[in-house]
Amino acid sequence: MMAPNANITGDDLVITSITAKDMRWPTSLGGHGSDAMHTDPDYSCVYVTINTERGVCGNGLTFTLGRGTDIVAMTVKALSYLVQGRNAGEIFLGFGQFWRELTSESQLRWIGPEKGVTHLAVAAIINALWDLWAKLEGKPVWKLLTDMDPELLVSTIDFRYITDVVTPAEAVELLRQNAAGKEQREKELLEVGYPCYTTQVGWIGYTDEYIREKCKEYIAKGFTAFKIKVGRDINSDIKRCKILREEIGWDNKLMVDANQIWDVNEAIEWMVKLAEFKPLWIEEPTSPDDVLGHATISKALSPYGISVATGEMCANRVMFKQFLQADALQFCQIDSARIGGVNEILSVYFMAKKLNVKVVPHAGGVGLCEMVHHLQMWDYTSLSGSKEDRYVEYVDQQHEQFINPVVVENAHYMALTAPGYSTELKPEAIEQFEYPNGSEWQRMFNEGIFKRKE
Ligand SMILES: C[C@H](O)[C@@H](O)CC(=O)C(=O)O
Ligand SMILES: [Mg+2]
Repeated sequence: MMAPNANITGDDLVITSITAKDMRWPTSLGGHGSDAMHTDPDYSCVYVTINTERGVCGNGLTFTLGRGTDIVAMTVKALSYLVQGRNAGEIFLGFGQFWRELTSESQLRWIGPEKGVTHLAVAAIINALWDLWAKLEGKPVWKLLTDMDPELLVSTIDFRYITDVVTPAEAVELLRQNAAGKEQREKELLEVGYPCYTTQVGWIGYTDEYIREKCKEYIAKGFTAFKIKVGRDINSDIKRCKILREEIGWDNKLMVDANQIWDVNEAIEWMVKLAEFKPLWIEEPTSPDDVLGHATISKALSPYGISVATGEMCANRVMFKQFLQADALQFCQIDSARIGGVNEILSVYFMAKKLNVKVVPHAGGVGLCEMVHHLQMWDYTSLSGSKEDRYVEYVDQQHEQFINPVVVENAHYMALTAPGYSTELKPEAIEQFEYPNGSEWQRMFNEGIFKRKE
């Protein structure tokens, strides 16, 4: 897992400290982000800053829904002894090995391993390290990955448990095979960007009138693919899907998302009733751990032309491996703030490429759009080389909190040029929304706008 002969910026740069902040926004007040399972999310994140002796710092995050953000922040702190005092360049040169150290901490792994709170904490730390690396190289992460020597890129991945599907040598070979046309694809990304779909039209807490309004707004912005939440009540779902089709027509794409609410048979029966609306996919129809259940649903819905998408709560690369092997998903939804951050997500891209499954990242929340479009752009320049039937999700939430937020034009993420992973929050965002003492939170508590449930 060491990259031989690599030249790494930051090889003499010591990491002096690491901090984790509990950041929350009161999105539940407007029903934004709501679905059948998560009815009142307050979009939140654990915001990690990795400070170095020369002032340059890396920022990364993992996405949460409000309560529990403090628990993930505590876990980052518990892991921080593995990062503090380390040499940044040495981490990057042996990144796969470092990732294994972080996920194999001999006592903390007992409360994971490689899943749940501990893995969310790992994702936030790892994402901050990639932001640091990209800033040191003076490149956005998509370009850092695109320019990286295949051996060095593959050396960032821990292949333990997945070599039965893809080996490091095969991953290097996949990158070499797809190198032709890379410059042209990069130019195209800078000119026209990468396509996205929106979920901003269909949160479960939105009224019918608001859904119509949002559809009109996003059609006017050039969107051609739309996702709506389902699973609370079949009659309401039929009504909402009807509204969507009336507003977006039949040439545009419709996707539906149940956020794990159903049993396997219930998912099939429910989706047969929604088949007349021709959804491209049903997302998270059942438990995110039920590989064979998803395979059963995929098989049953295939005659209706409905595919299965999942991954935003997939625990780790091993679970992704099994979903891919079992033909349990047709659209693979990596999430930039889950599994173990960039390094482990890259391994999922390689497995999906090998097994011929399309990656359509989950985004939205806080900072997920900011991060994941970098990864999908790298996939386009360097691995899949294709945009066919591929989109990145887009949700219009909290972009204004970031110093270098995503830019979406004509339903495409534009390729950013600012160095880093687009994860640095504005100082005023921290002053206002750090929980619970930020000025906006104090105002909302004092005015009785927001009631704490802790
Ligand atoms: C709670 C989140 O908003 C979730 O509903 C997001 C999601 O499932 C999606 O965007 O897809
Ligand atoms: Mg979803």
